[in-house]
Amino acid sequence: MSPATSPQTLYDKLWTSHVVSEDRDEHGDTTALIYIDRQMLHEVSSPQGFEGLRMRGLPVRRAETQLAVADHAVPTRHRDQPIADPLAREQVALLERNTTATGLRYIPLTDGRHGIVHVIGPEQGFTLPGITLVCGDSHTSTHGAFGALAFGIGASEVECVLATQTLRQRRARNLRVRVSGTLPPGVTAKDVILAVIGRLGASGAVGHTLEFCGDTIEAMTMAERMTVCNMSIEAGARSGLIAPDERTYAWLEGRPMAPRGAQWEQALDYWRTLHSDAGAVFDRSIDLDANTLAPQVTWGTSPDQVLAIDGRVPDPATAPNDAAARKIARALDYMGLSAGTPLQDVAIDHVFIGSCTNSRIEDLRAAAAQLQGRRKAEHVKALVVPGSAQVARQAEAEGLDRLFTAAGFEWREPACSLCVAMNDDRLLPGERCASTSNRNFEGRQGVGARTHLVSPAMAAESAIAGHLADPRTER
Ligand SMILES: CC(C)[C@H](C(=O)O)[C@@H](O)C(=O)O
Ligand code: SF4
Repeated sequence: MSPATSPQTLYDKLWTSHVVSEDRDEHGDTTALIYIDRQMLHEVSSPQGFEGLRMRGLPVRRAETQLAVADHAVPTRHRDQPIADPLAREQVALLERNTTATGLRYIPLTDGRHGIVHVIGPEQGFTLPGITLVCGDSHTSTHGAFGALAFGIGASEVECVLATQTLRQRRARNLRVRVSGTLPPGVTAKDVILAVIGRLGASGAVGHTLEFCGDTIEAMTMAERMTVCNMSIEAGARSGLIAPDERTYAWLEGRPMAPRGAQWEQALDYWRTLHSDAGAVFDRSIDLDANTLAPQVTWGTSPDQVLAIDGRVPDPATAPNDAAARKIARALDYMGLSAGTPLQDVAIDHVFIGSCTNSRIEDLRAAAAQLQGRRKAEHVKALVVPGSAQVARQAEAEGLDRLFTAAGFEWREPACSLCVAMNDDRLLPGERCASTSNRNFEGRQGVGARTHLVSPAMAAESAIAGHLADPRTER
């Protein structure tokens, strides 16, 4: 069979169409120079790339393929004033200087298109099916929800893309994640991906690209698909993919940076070929039943330490081996939890609704719907941080900001915020947070802070209850 006629996976198609030159190493692995269509840049991982260019005296090869925005260090309050923290102020100023000096597009903090890099890329139609898209940021996998081959790269690779529009990459293996059935009420895309990570393990998908498929995925909105692909990296995969479909095209049509007119039609013809062929061979495959899925919550310090909300804190004594027992014991120690405690009895101090995982308008609507006019528990501090200015203005037009503030939540301006302790929003040692973000590592939300990853619905329900709570609970 010629390569053109053998069935291919979506990943194979995206890879093959971007190979500039390819080599096979002594282990039989394929390494290639691949063409990078687009790059996004933020203030934390781009300075080294720009500095490298300067040192070598190299120009940016195709400035029009780059898009920069500051999000990690940016405060979520007082945005009409200069940034108070000198380090953050300089990080943002440096990105401004670097993009001005090289003629790159930069979205300022005061711009109506500002937001978290992985929220605004799709929103602006910068993210498109069939392209390769990189960013010096691990959650670049988010953009795979549109059928783009999107992955995070290292700081030194940022320079390589700026200068050459190419990267050396090892070809990944194909792992299919098929999700079938109807998600029960109160169970969301976040629960699907947390359950998948629980199944695969935090490094279970290393060296693979995940392709999510099945009727549950097909029925998902683009926001839900982004939530799923966003966390592929937490199973060790650098990319997650979902084949584009009519919903994808409808979502993208008319976005500022998406193609128009004849070019749109041409693009559609190509995009419709972007799916795994019948008979395409996957190296591995797992199946998940959506019908029986319960809302998920992490109990430990790795996203794969996850259980259904009606479960109990695991006991190291029941671990399959010593190494696993030590891992559980260490996580429980950091998290301040005792084995056997029902997860729903775990009291929380904070709730965070935001991050590139769950800060789109659909996420805010889901959290608001769960509140149903109720108020957060007195001792809980709750924060809602929209993923972009567009999401914020849309939510305000729908009255969601007032609904949240009436429930005792703080309504902030878009940025990474409490997802990562790189800005003003952070927790104190020992404080516990139900968070819609994607990482529960030690210190992620502040030194000694404890993070439980949850869906927006569970975050809202937990804010009301004052402890981790099941969003399906009858009220
Ligand atoms: C700061 C940045 C490079 C980092 C990443 O790579 O993802 C951050 O966004 C994160 O979520 O941990
Ligand atoms: S919101 Fe969180 S996960 Fe997303 S890019 Fe920012 S820090 Fe990383």
